[in-house]
Amino acid sequence: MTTLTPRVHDADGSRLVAYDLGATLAEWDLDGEPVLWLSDRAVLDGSAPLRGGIPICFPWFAAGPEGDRSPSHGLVRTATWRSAEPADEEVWAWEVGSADVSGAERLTGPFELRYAVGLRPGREAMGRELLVALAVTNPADAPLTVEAALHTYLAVEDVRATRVLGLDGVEYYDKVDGVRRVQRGPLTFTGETDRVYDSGAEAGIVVDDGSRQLHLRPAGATQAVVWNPWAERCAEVADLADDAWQRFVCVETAATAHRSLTVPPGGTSTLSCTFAARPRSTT
Ligand SMILES: O=P(O)(O)OC[C@H]1O[C@@H](O)[C@H](O)[C@@H](O)[C@@H]1O
Repeated sequence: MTTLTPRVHDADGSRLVAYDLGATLAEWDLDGEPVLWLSDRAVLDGSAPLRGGIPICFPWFAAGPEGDRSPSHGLVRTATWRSAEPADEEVWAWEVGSADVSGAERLTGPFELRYAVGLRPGREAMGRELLVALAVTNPADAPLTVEAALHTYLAVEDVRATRVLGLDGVEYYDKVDGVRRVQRGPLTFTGETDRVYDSGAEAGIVVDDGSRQLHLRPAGATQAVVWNPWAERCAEVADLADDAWQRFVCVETAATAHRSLTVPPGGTSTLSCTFAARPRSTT
């Protein structure tokens, strides 16, 4: 059995840990406190995607637009990405292409991905801001339509006391009961939550757990997905401890289903998100 080798970056109060498997940023701690959440049962031998951090879903989300694709969340989450030269404020960058992933071209057509993780000075933020960006290039002469998501696990003190702001008035598809609804006011958590909001949320999303506010600024997305499995589903997932659902919420920068990403021939589309932790008093 192999053990994945972590990449570690420690500077200015930020500690980042990443793996080449899926180009997954697994941890971001700020002054010793986790901002991204990583399961203490995460599988670190390459046999499964990492449960936590920011796994990348591509070229489909969940079981895909028709519900018939596997593995869940696409082919690159378990591919080993190549390390690439970081630019500017980037700490790490990786690349992977359809030619590296068996079966990908037949399903979607050719693609080239570049993913980068960076840190930059935060404005009103505590410590640095984190920036992640997935660039999807279409090398072919026909449009490329794909699903993509930055499946972000955020650490919260208790999901039952957590509010997600910034989605008020946005229509969403509730995957738990298959009904479309409109969000009214802040999103709170009282049971299994699995929602695909039809907004790229460019104005920003705030995740407030009562003791800290995380500010997310997505760009290039068409949707935001919010997921928490709650107790019963959590107990069914091997790489989640039974009570793990209390300590994270996934808020994902996404483009799926009828709001998939279409990249023009020869073009590049980028899905990105900036994360900042702020003291509660500043907002
Ligand atoms: O277990 P996985 O493949 O990582 O997926 C976890 C969850 O990911 C979310 O993004 C989906 O909306 C959920 O439906 C899914 O259960």
